[in-house]
Amino acid sequence: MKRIWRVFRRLQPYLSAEQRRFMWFFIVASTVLSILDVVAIGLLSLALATVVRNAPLHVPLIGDIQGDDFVWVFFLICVLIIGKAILNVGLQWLATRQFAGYELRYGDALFDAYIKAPWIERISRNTSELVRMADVGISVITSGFLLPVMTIPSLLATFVAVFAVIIVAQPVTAGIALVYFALVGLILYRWISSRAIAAGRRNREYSQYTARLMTEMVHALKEVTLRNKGAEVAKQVHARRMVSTDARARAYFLGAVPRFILDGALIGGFLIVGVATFAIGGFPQAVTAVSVFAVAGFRILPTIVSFQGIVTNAQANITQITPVLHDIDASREYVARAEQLSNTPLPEEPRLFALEGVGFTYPGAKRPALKDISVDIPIGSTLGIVGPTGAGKSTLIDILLGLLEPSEGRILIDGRPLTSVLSGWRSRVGYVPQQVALFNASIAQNIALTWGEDIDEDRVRRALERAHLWEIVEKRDGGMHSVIGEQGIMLSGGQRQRLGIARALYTEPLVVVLDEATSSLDTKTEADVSRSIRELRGETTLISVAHRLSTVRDYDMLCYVHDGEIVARGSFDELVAAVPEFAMQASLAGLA
Ligand SMILES: Nc1ncnc2c1ncn2[C@@H]1O[C@H](COP(=O)(O)OP(=O)(O)OP(=O)(O)O)[C@@H](O)[C@H]1O
Repeated sequence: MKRIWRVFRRLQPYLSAEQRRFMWFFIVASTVLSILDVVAIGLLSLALATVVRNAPLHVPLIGDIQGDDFVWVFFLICVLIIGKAILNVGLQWLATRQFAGYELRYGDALFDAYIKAPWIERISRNTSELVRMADVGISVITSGFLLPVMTIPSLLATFVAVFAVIIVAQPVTAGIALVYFALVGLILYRWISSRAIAAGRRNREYSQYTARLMTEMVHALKEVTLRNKGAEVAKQVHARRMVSTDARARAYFLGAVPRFILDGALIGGFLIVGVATFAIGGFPQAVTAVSVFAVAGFRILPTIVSFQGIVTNAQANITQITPVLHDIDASREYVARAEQLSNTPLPEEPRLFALEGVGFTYPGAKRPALKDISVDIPIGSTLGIVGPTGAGKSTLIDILLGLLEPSEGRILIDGRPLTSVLSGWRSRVGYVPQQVALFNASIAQNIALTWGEDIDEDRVRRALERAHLWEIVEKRDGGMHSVIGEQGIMLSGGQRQRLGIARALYTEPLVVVLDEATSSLDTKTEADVSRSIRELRGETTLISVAHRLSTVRDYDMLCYVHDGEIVARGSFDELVAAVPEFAMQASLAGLA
């Protein structure tokens, strides 16, 4: 309970003032309704016992009620019970509405945290976990913790009120019932709750592993199918699912058991109370005590079951809440940082993009991926980045795109630090990756990178023409509005790549960064695309990472990166002369 209270308090600053007010209103209102309920049940038990004994009804604090007035007592009891039920429905409706708003707000914040997080943070997170976190993570806080925990006071009030009623009506019965139910509750907690909490945690942990594994497997499905590794994949998934399904079954079983144990315990309670009160006061006393105990027991049992269920679930959910809160905190920081960045616009017509002594080390890496990189890139020029695998080319590209922040050195645009104009810079950079990520929408939507209707058709057409794709698109049913399937499955590899180039050109960028973008194209298409890219020279800056050296043959400058450093720079021929490895590659490509 202490942990639940600590987390409950920790969550308070994450609620708006209105939600906090509502929460306390809910706690007080549900507690009052529970007390009303117990008063009604108490009256009912007294009335029933009195009817059985054919005596006047003695109501503590009010006095004796005779024969005909019984009807009014029963009427009052009915009004109380029905009224309480109606008010409870209203209260639950209000609570779920309030917390749906909460879920929406923080679900958006969590997704925002992912979108606006620094790149280094994003690449260190698992995609399936992130999706789960933004989608269901927040509901763990509301429906998995806050909402149920908010009902604990009303359950306790029911408990206390029931005993208060019995103490007034039947002190001996109250004493026996208190000791008896306390013992049953303790046994339940020691034997069942702790095991159920552990099973709940295990289930969550392993279903998360399973989701992650399945996503990774689906991404590598082609290779998995070709190598006939389907059975092995299924085995891995099965092993993890076995743990989670076993834990789920255990948690379900342990959650269902208390009700039956308590049902049995109630009958045991009848016997104990009946025998004890018969010994003290004879048959009439035993009848009254058993009927009071029965009514109280039927009210207390669901309370104990609910209490136990809430405590078990809330405890099991606590482990998931901490990372969600961490992400909510991070989202605030990222959003604040993103807002700061957007203030300063880019210079009107920037002329020089310069890296000065830039170094970068990935978190946790022993060696820097980039060291002391200094290079001047005049806007409108072409720069090729070449070098062996693992040299640091993609890292350098991410630095140039403004996605990674250098660990050392600085990046300047016409003397202004890149960080001060970052959002302006990002909006003017087109990027074409080796594998273009396409989504299941129309060609135009993929190019405009929109999931809605915000498309400038003229620009889409121009971009398609420049990427040498317009003729093909024009012939398709629906033209630029034809849908291309999941990951662009209805297009060839080369067409997908050219669609990526068209996407980069759509924003009429200042700089186009191509990360081995033409490597999957056939020679003729590559020549066409390279020609269209070359046509951009002068109007836009081209920065290309290229294994296919023909792409950068006539670029203004090439940088040869090796082990995180620029070891040589100059024209293609100068690099051939300076770097034997490069000369060999050029010769193999028939370019030296
Ligand atoms: N997310 C990461 N975390 C830690 N280290 C990384 C990460 N990404 C890359 N590295 C390391 O940084 C170095 C440079 O990698 P990078 O991907 O920039 O090389 P590259 O020249 O683009 O290689 P390739 O031509 O094979 O794509 C490598 O040693 C790599 O292992």
